[in-house]
Amino acid sequence: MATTITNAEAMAVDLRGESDWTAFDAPALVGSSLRFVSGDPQGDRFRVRYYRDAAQQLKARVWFGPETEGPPGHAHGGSIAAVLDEVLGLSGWAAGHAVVVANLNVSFRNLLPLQTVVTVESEVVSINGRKVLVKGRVCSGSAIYAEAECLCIAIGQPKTSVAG
Ligand SMILES: CCCCC/C=C\C/C=C\C/C=C\C/C=C\CCCC(=O)SCCNC(=O)CCNC(=O)[C@H](O)C(C)(C)COP(=O)(O)OP(=O)(O)OC[C@H]1O[C@@H](n2cnc3c(N)ncnc32)[C@H](O)[C@@H]1OP(=O)(O)O
Repeated sequence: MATTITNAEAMAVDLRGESDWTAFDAPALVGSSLRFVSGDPQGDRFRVRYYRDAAQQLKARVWFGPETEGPPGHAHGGSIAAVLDEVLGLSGWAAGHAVVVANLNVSFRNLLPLQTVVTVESEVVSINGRKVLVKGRVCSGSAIYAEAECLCIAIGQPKTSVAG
């Protein structure tokens, strides 16, 4: 009897990072609550792997699966915003600040084709009291799909471990 294989299962998804990136264990730092975006590594929505780059900034490789569809064949803007919300908020945590995202400003630059692996870059650009400003973008090679500015607000003491 033939076995049914879904498109996403059949799809080889390469989430490997660059040679000078190191794997980043998000649940070890913030717990296992981040299921909405990164909780289903074999699913048909997002597949996410986190890294730190050589400058210790948080990076993610993200596959936008068929279940993220918005415009035909392309990712829903809300799915891109959800990824940026998680990655940029987590970037604040990875920098040692226990934050929530207060404001997220996203510019969608180009339609993102489904079943594409992209890089989400993040950079903590300023810290002013409880305000942690993080910038980021969703890109692949020279293609930029979205850019974002994220105001995070510290809600408590940073966790002692900023696990790598
Ligand atoms: C007790 C509940 C704890 C809940 C969380 C607990 C644990 C978290 C654990 C793990 C988290 C794990 C991972 C996190 C990483 C990624 C997760 C994804 C990111 C998210 O998915 S996270 C969910 C979405 N996120 C929210 O659900 C936020 C809802 N919201 C609030 O919880 C409040 O709104 C808060 C705390 C943001 C501020 O409230 P607040 O009362 O503490 O502080 P206040 O309002 O005084 O603001 C202080 C200064 O920030 C300025 N400011 C505030 N908001 C601004 C805005 N929007 N634009 C411009 N400036 C703003 C003010 O203008 C003032 O500035 P100034 O000091 O200069 O006057």
